Amino acid sequence: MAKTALITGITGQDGSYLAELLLAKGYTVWGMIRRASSINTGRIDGIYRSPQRENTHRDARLRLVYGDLADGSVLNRHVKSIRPDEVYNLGAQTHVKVSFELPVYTGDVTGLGAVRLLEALRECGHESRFYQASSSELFGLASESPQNEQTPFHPRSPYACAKAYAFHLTRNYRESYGMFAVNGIQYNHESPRRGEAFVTRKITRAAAAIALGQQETVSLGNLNAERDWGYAGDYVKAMWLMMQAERPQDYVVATGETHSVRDFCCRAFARAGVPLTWHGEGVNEHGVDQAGRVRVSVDPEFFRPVESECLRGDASRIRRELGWAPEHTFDELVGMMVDADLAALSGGRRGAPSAGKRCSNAA
Ligand SMILES: C[C@H]1O[C@H](OP(=O)(O)OP(=O)(O)OC[C@H]2O[C@@H](n3cnc4c(=O)[nH]c(N)nc43)[C@H](O)[C@@H]2O)[C@@H](O)[C@@H](O)C1=O
Repeated sequence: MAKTALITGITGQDGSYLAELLLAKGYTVWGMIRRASSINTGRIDGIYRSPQRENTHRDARLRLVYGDLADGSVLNRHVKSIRPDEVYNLGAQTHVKVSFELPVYTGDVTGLGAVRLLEALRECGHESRFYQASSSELFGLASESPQNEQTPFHPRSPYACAKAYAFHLTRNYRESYGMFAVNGIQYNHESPRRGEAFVTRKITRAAAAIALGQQETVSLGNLNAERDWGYAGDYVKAMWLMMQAERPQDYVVATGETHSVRDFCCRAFARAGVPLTWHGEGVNEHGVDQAGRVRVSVDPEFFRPVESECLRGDASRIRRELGWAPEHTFDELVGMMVDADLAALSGGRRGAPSAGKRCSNAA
């Protein structure tokens, strides 16, 4: 029998890749979307025809319903009527820096939202499996590197604190009520569908726009921060595998490789055909192109009150037990993001320059 899945956050990067994966596997997919004054289904338009856009292709097995993780009554209603076999809770206020400005809202949606959904499932009584999108941000000021499933949490932001609450409640529902409820502790995962407020997409978009003469420079925050960046399309496969496992378990999902924001810039700009040289230090640091024009500058506005400086995951448990491994390298990830932005900004008229130019450092 074909399975039914419910995805919160289906209009986000991960939601769109996961919906495609589940549809390809024969699932019926229900996606919960929030009501907004403008249409926000851009990432799933290829598989869903919104009522306002009659001419696009529609997969009849993908259905959208309005809902909000802040509203428990609507979650109860959807769970009762859909009776999903699998629930993927990807919805959240996901921006770490924004969470310092919206700590209560972030706690409500990102933390309590998960519990509202778990409660809806418990009350419904239907045996659904539950996936919680946990985050490497839980480790924050990590006591060891790389981090694994045993590494203690030290969350460094309201976002991470809310995710910690959701993590523990997911585990608690598993232990208290015997639910199949699992946490995927996912490290940063990116793609051409990543929102432009996240650093990777901000950089690739800017590199493409600068290469095409549409933008002069880009301002960034902490260039020294290091992240374990993978490809989102690989990470939704890990979500699905976790939900098919014999017993419910929490897993770290990561590449095991870190790069600094500065390194990401170097590779992205080189890929776009604008190799950078670095000058200065701290907020005076800047990257210049071959003609000496400043292309990357540092602006204190983009720093966070505290930072998770270096996060690197050890995904050996999921590799060993579920056979998951990332299928795309860091260079492939940067390449696909820059190429997609070059194509989008040039209306698809421009081929991507070859990768591999080295970045020089003149501090
Ligand atoms: C796993 C985790 O992954 C994501 O959280 P994030 O790591 O905060 O992602 P980001 O792309 O906003 O920042 C990455 C790093 O880059 C630094 N950085 C420098 N300059 C800028 C800058 O200009 N903008 C931004 N956004 N970051 C900057 C920034 O300080 C940080 O150190 C979310 O999906 C989250 O939901 C999640 O769970």
